[in-house]
Amino acid sequence: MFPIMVELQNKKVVVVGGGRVAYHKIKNLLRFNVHVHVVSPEFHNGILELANQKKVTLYQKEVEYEDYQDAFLVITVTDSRSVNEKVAKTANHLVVNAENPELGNSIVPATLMRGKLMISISTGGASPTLAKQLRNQLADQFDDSYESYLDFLYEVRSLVKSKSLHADTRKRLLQEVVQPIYLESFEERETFLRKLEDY
Ligand SMILES: C[C@@]1(CC(=O)O)C2=NC(=C\c3[nH]c(c(CCC(=O)O)c3CC(=O)O)Cc3[nH]c(c(CC(=O)O)c3CCC(=O)O)/C=C3\N/C(=C\2)[C@@H](CCC(=O)O)[C@]3(C)CC(=O)O)/[C@H]1CCC(=O)O
Ligand SMILES: NC(=O)c1ccc[n+]([C@@H]2O[C@H](COP(=O)([O-])OP(=O)(O)OC[C@H]3O[C@@H](n4cnc5c(N)ncnc54)[C@H](O)[C@@H]3O)[C@@H](O)[C@H]2O)c1
Repeated sequence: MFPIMVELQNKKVVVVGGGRVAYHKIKNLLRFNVHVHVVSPEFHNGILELANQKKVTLYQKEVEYEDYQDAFLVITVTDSRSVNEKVAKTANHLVVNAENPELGNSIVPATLMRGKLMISISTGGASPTLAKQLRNQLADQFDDSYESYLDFLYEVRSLVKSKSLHADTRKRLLQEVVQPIYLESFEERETFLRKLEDY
């Protein structure tokens, strides 16, 4: 599978099934400000609560092709293997089959977010538990300080791109800012930004 980060805002995302696992997948999608359409005869209480908060739209029914034919992403997570398989086989774009990854074309990795830094881990469905364990191990190494550090890196990159610098200078500056000192020290970041303004 080819790894890629996909923007889902303003895309139609449909979750088929409204149980415990659907609730977990929906909460993950909501972290990325995605509005989710959920199709299911019954809903987990957490999903009903999200609907009250207008974060998801519910369709209380058994799924039909029309519910997901124009969806950019479908996650099929019912407790019926045949329903999941039918949805996975007929979906037109991205589809996650939460029961059998081989029948979908996408999987949801375990993800660590530190602002603009995102580390996603997949085991290709071999062990979601290992993916989760590795993510939790990395959480200590990549602590909260990465959030402001990534904002700094973004600012540096934007400034460097806005100036007409020689390719070598540009490369040298972009390499310098990934030295550990800039992760550790706000003062060094400020000094670097001031220096950059003189270029
Ligand atoms: C990473 C994570 C992301 C997320 O969901 O956010 C994720 N599953 C997570 C947890 C988890 N899932 C399961 C358990 C119980 C232990 C176990 O069974 O191992 C635990 C552990 C727990 O909950 O602690 C059960 C399970 N999962 C799948 C099947 C079907 C099958 O085996 O094929 C079954 C058996 C169902 C059954 O038999 O009842 C399938 C998939 N699960 C995936 C993702 C995709 C592959 C990811 C990869 O390996 O690359 C894939 C293929 C499809 C998809 O859903 O995208 C999230 C943890 C991260 C987090 O917490 O952040
Ligand atoms: N990928 C993962 O991370 C993961 C983890 C655990 C389990 N699973 C799999 O996820 C599936 C669901 O597990 P669960 O614990 O949420 O089950 P659940 O029983 O809590 O929920 C199943 C939901 O499917 C709905 N449903 C049934 N028939 C439907 C239909 N025709 N159309 C639309 N919705 C329908 C039900 O109303 C219910 O809301 C299981 O197949 C399980 O093997 C996946």
